[in-house]
Amino acid sequence: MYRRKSDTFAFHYATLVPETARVLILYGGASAEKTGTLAEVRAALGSRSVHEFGGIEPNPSYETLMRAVQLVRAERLDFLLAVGGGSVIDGSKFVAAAALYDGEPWEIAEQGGANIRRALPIGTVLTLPATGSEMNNGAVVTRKATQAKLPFRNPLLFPQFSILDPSKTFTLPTKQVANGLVDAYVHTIEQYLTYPVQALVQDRFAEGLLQTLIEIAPQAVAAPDDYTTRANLMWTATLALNGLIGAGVPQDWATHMIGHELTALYDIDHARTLAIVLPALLEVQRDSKHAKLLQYGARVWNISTGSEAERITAAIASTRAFFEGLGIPTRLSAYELGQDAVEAVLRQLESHRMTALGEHRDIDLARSRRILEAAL
Ligand SMILES: NC(=O)c1ccc[n+]([C@@H]2O[C@H](COP(=O)([O-])OP(=O)(O)OC[C@H]3O[C@@H](n4cnc5c(N)ncnc54)[C@H](O)[C@@H]3O)[C@@H](O)[C@H]2O)c1
Repeated sequence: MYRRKSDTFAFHYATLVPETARVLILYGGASAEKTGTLAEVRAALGSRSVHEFGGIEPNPSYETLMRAVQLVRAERLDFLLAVGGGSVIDGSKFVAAAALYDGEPWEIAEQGGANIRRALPIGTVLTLPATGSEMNNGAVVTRKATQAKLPFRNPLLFPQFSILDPSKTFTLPTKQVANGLVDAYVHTIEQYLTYPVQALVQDRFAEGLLQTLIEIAPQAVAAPDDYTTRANLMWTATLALNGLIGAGVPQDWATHMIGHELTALYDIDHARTLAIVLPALLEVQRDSKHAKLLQYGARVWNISTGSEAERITAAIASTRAFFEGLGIPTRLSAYELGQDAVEAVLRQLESHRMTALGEHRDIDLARSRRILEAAL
């Protein structure tokens, strides 16, 4: 795993993409070109027929992705190679399904991916450790016209392969590294911090991922070219959302659903919305998450003194302090958002039928209101 970059990667590309493939390379902004990653990918694809589609924005939009769908259809392309972070990989998953979909492709997002019958194969070259999209079958797309950010998933959307080269992360701005740490942390929490079901291994794996993120965070942010730290970050982020820790256990995901509305309405980075919502959600849900909050406090933060209520309060405070210590604010007010934003998010949640969220489906609009108001 910690082997340094070598021509092993070129060898992988050459064998993983079929010789006869008609390939579309999808990427985001200028960084993939500037860092030389695109040049490497082009070289590795050799004499294959290759087209390119750049400009996939953070929080990829339906409007942009439909232009890629047109290109795929017009040129009869049959293999998608995503080069980038979660946005490019998610966007490529949408294109993979939309290109072969009979009907209006936005229905894919509206129906959460249940209506996907066919999809083009995807490979990925990951440049940003955060989302786990490189090893899962989910994606999130935004329709700018209606400010709707919706998730979808389908087994046909698992990448065929993903190249994880930690040195590709050396060029990331500090802010994106901090975002990645928080994103992976909250993915783990969504699948762990619910209620006990005697899933001993999933719990220990999840606690190991959380402890690793806490341990490596300072160095991951301070030392961009520390290969070992970036390798650990990349692997942790992948394992946080590849199905391993979530197998057979209750899952929450309310923080994500509320966070998606904040991104769609106010263009706040995905991970930053999670840092706003999670501490407030844990406070509002502290009774139903009581046992797991105590376990989380004890095992992840070594909190062992005080009453149960005090230990839970300390566990939530430690979580908030971890995010704030990474330079990521945990309150809506840090983005100059107030009660108007609470009302706007609630309206969007209602229109997207997000009215029974959480592991107990007990986060209705009234409870989402309490969470958002606790995050002001
Ligand atoms: N599919 C999933 O399971 C899943 C899970 C969580 C989040 N998401 C979604 O993923 C998206 C966020 O993805 P992300 O956090 O990976 O960020 P991102 O892909 O949006 O990228 C953020 C920024 O970093 C830049 N960048 C990427 N790699 C770089 C590099 N090596 N050097 C310099 N700059 C680089 C990009 O150009 C972009 O401007 C959101 O839409 C979110 O909802 C998906």
